[in-house]
Amino acid sequence: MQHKWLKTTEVEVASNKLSFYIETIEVNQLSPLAFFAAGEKKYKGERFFWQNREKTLTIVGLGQAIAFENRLGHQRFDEIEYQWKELTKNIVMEEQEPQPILFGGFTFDPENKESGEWDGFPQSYFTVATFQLIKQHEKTYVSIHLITDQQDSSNLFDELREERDRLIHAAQVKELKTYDKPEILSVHERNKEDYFQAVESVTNLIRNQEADKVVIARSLELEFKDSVSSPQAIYQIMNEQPESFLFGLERKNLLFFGATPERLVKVENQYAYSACVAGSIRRGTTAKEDKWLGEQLLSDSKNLIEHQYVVDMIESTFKKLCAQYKVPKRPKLLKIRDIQHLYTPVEGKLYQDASILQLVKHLHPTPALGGAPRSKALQMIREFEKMNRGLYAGPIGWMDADGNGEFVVAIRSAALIDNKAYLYAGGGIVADSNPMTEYEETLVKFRPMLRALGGQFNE
Ligand SMILES: C=C(O[C@H]1C=CC=C(C(=O)O)[C@@H]1O)C(=O)O
Ligand SMILES: [Mg+2]
Repeated sequence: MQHKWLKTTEVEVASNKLSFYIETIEVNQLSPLAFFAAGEKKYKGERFFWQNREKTLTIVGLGQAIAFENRLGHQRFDEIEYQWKELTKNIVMEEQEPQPILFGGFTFDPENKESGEWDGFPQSYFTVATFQLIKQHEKTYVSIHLITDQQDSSNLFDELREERDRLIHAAQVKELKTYDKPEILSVHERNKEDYFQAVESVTNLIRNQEADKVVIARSLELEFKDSVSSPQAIYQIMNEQPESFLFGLERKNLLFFGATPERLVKVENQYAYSACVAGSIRRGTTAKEDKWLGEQLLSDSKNLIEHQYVVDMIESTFKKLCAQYKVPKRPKLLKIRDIQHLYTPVEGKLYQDASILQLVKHLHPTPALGGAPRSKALQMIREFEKMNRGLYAGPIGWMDADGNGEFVVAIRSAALIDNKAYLYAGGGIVADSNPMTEYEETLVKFRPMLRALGGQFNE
C-alpha cells in the first residue's frame, strides 16, 4: 500500500502569486542512485544527490520546480534565506510527512574573477526538485513538487504523476546496475610552479605577521577516453568513501561532486553542530604505523596551531549565535580511508532567531578553507592562487521549511564536464609550513577522488 499526502499551498514569490502543489508517496525499497540515473536523459543538468556521513539520510532531486540563483556577494546568503522563507511560509506539514528540500551551494569566493571551468556559474545556486526522493530510517518517499502561476494545473499535475511512475519503474529496473571506472588518458597538475610559489610567498608573509594562516589550493585536470556520466561518478564514491558525506550537484553540463569528511553545520530542532577539521597526516600501512602516525599528529605543534585557528573562529561564532555551547579542550583524530585529521566537534543551542543560513554566512569560510584573519587570508588567496575554486571549499547542502538542514564543506571534490574532470585540494599554511610537505599533503587529499575516477599517483 502506498501512503500518500497531497496538498496545495498559495505562495507569493517576488510579488507573483503562485501555487505550490506537493504530492508524496511512500515507495518500497528503491535505490536512490538508480532513481538519479533514471533521470539521465530528461533531467541531466538539473539533478542533485546527497548522503550524510551516518547514511541515515539520502536525498535525490530530478528536475527543477524552482531555482534560486544569485550573484549578490555577501548578501547572497540572506537572499536565499528570504526566497526560501517566502516560498515555504504557508506550508503546514504533518509530523511524519517528508518536507520539500532546498538543495544547493555557495561558491567559495564571489570576488574571484579567474576564468576556467566555473565560467558562468552563479555565486549561489539552489533548487527545489520536481521529483524528490528521500530515504530516511529505511523508508523511501518520492514527492512531486509543482510551483506554478497557472490557475488550472490539473492536467499538468497528472502528467507529472505519470512521469513519476515512469521514473520509479525505470529505477526499479536499474536497481542493481554497476558502473565501470572511467579510463583516463591524462592527468595534468595545473599551475604546479605557481602553487609552490604561492606556498612560499604566503609562508613568508605569515612569518612577517601579515596573516596567521592561509589555505592554498591547487587542481588537477583529468582527461578521459569517453564522457563520464554523473551516476557513474557518484557510484564510485558511494562504493569507495563510505565514511564521508557524499554530494553531487549538476548545473547544465557540469557535475560538482565529492566525498567530504567535514561538516560545516547541521541544525536540528534549534541545536547546531559544527566541526573543526584541520591538520592532517596520512594513514599507516599497518595498524601499528597508523596508530603511531595518529599520535604524531596529536602532538605536532604545526598541525595543532593550524587546527586551533579553526577552533577559535568556530567557537567565537557559536558564542554569538548560541545561548549555550560546548567545545572540547583537545582535538581527537578523524580517520578516513586515505588520511587522518585533527577533529574538534562543536555544538550549541541556537537563539530562537538564528537560522542555518545565518550560521553558514558567519562560518564560511572557516580557517580550515580560508585562513585567519579571514579578510587578509582571502586577499592572499586571490593574489596567489592562480585558479577559481568555484564550489570547491564552499558550503553545500540542504534545508527544509522548518530551518533544519545540513551543510558540509565541499572539499575532496571535483568538477566533471563531459570527458574532463578538475580535482581540487589544498592545505593550511602557517609560519612553520614546508612547501614539499604541503604539496605531499595535497597528493593524499587528491587520492580519493583520483581513485574514484580511475587514476592513481605513482608514489
Ligand atoms: C582544504 C582542504 O582540507 C582542509 C580540511 C582538513 C585539513 C586541512 C589541512 O590539514 O590542511 C585543510 O584545512 C582540502 O582537502 O582541500
Ligand atoms: Mg594541513
